[in-house]
Formats: sequence, structure tokens, C-alpha cells
Amino acid sequence: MVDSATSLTTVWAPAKVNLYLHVGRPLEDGRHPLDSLVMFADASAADRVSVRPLKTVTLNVDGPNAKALKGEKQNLVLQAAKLLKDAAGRSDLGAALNLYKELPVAAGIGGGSADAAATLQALNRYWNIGFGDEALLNLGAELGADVPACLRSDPQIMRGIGEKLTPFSACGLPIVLVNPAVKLSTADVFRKFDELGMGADFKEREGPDSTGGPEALAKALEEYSNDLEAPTKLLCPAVNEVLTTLEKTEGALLARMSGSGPTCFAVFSSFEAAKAAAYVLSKRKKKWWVRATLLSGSQ
Ligand SMILES: C[C@](O)(CO)[C@H](O)COP(=O)(O)OP(=O)(O)OC[C@H]1O[C@@H](n2ccc(N)nc2=O)[C@H](O)[C@@H]1O
Ligand SMILES: Nc1ncnc2c1ncn2[C@@H]1O[C@H](COP(=O)(O)OP(=O)(O)OP(=O)(O)O)[C@@H](O)[C@H]1O
Repeated sequence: MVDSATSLTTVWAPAKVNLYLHVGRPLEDGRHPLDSLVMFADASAADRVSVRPLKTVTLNVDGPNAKALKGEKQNLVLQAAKLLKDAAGRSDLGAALNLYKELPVAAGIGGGSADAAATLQALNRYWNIGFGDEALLNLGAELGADVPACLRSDPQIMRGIGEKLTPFSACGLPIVLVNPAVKLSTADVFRKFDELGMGADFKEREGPDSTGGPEALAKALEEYSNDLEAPTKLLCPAVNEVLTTLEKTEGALLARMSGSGPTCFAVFSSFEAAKAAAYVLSKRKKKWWVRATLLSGSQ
């Protein structure tokens, strides 16, 4: 979106949610084959990247979770800006970037990847570089396994190490996201997964039947899992409490962890039901980050 009065370019960077996540044994480079259904939140669970004119590239971070990035030497927003400039061969370009950090950091909902994707899109437009979708997807893959999926931001089955994307037809899905205010490194979770010797029975599966509404999809998702839940629970026992609480929440159809955690989610039959549940949870658990959001369906 471009505000014509201030010429401010802003791009939303919504949370990524893994509805299921199957993981195989590590490949030679240490990364893991994945099979996952990912969907993206609406503006109620999203960061924002904004661009203003400036001669050099600078970054300011504000918003409720800005503190978690204090001292971060390699903010993915700046990494994305540099990669785009280099790829375009335009060392002369500048921009004052602002990241509004709403999403918890190191949380399993791809906040950094979403920010990188939003930066590539905002600056490609702002600097008139004119890279097409394919070029941006290739650049995104250099920044992180989740960045290509974030660039597309519609429901997708993610395979390979995260780069093989297939559009998935799904309805909008009302959920509540809960993070217990604990940071967890994705690399540590995969390391624990390997220590436990998991992943031997990995195989890519057909996606769930998604022809019905939220209730039917939640039911179909019961047959799928997040294979990282076991290693994450060992590293971050708070996930047990989050999942138990979500399972007991009125109206919750399914409770599960997203990505490498520790953020978990519950699916509801309507956005109103999700909002009511989020209200009750945020009153009871003041330290938790709780958001009701509607995962976007297919266009
Ligand atoms: C697990 C997921 O959350 C599922 O959506 C993501 O694929 C992780 O995506 P991401 O955070 O963008 O991942 P990266 O920043 O590329 O990698 C973080 C860490 O996870 C490991 N990693 C990542 C993806 C993958 N398929 N196998 C891995 O073992 C990487 O080796 C690295 O140690
Ligand atoms: N803009 C950013 N937002 C969040 N983290 C960032 C950012 N830039 C760099 N990072 C670094 O990336 C690490 C991973 O952050 P992120 O919030 O993307 O994790 P995540 O939610 O677990 O992602 P995923 O689900 O893709 O594994 C952080 O610990 C931080 O050091």
C-alpha cells in the first residue's frame, strides 16, 4: 500500500502458521526434508515494513516486540535490502526502513522470514527494480527456508527443504495464536530432533480434504501432526501448558504447535468464537502473547 500524501510504502508481513509439519532425517547439508501445509494470518497478527526516502539504507524497529531485536546485528530486513541492491547492481539506492515488530521473535511463526519477504516486495516496488515473482522467490530462498512461502502468502504445501511450493485450496481459517513469551531457536529444535533419532518414517503425504469449512478442515487435520512438537517440548516445557490450555478452551476444534514452536494455535469455527477465546485467554494468562486471526484462504 502507498500513502500518496507521505509517499510512504508499507507492506504487511503476516505470521506463517504450519497447520501440520512432517520432518525427515537430515540431508547431507544438515537440513531436513519437510512436508507442511502453511497458511498466513491477516493484519491482526502481522509485522509491517515501511519505506521512506533517504540516501542510504537505515532501519528503525518499533512495536510491541521491538525489544527482542535489540542488538540484532543481522536483521533480516537489512539483509533483504542488501541482497536486492546487490542483485540489481544498484549500490546507489537508499531508503529509511521502519519495521513495526508485532510478532514474537524466534517463535515458529516465521516473523523474520515474513519481514524479509515484505522488504523484498516493498523495495522492489519503491526502487522500481522490476524483478518478477520468480526472481524474488530465488532471492528469498537465499535468506531463509520460509521466505519463498511468505512471498506467496496464500495457502501452500511446502516440501523439499521449504522451497518446493504447491498452492493449496483452503477456506479462511479462524484461529487463536498463543506464544508463552519464550524464545526458541529453530536450529536447536532440529538438533534435538536429530538427537532423538526421529524422521525415519517420513514420507510426503497427500494434503487433507479441504472442500468443507473450518470444522471439516480441523477434523481432517487430526490425521496429520507437527513432528517437531516432541523435541520442542523437551527444550521448552511451557509448550505443554499452552497446548493443554488451548485444548480445554471453549470452542477449540484442534490445538497444535506451529513450525519449531513455541507458538501454538487452536482452530475455531468462526472468527467471533476465536476472538471470544482470545479475550478470555489474554485475561487469564497476562504474560502470553495471544491473538485471534483469520488465516487467509485461497484467492
Ligand atoms: C521449520 C519451519 O518453521 C517450517 O515452516 C521452517 O522451514 C524454518 O524456516 P526458517 O526459520 O526460515 O529456516 P532457516 O532460517 O533457513 O533455518 C533455521 C535453522 O533450521 C534448520 N532447517 C531449516 C529448514 C529445513 N528444512 N531444515 C533445517 O534443518 C537450518 O539448518 C537452520 O539451522
Ligand atoms: N526482522 C526479524 N524478525 C525476527 N527475527 C529476526 C529478524 N531479523 C533477524 N532475526 C533473527 O532470526 C531469528 C529467527 O527469528 P524468527 O522470528 O523468524 O523465528 P521463527 O518464528 O522461529 O521462524 P521460523 O518459523 O521460520 O523458524 C531470531 O532469533 C533473530 O536472531
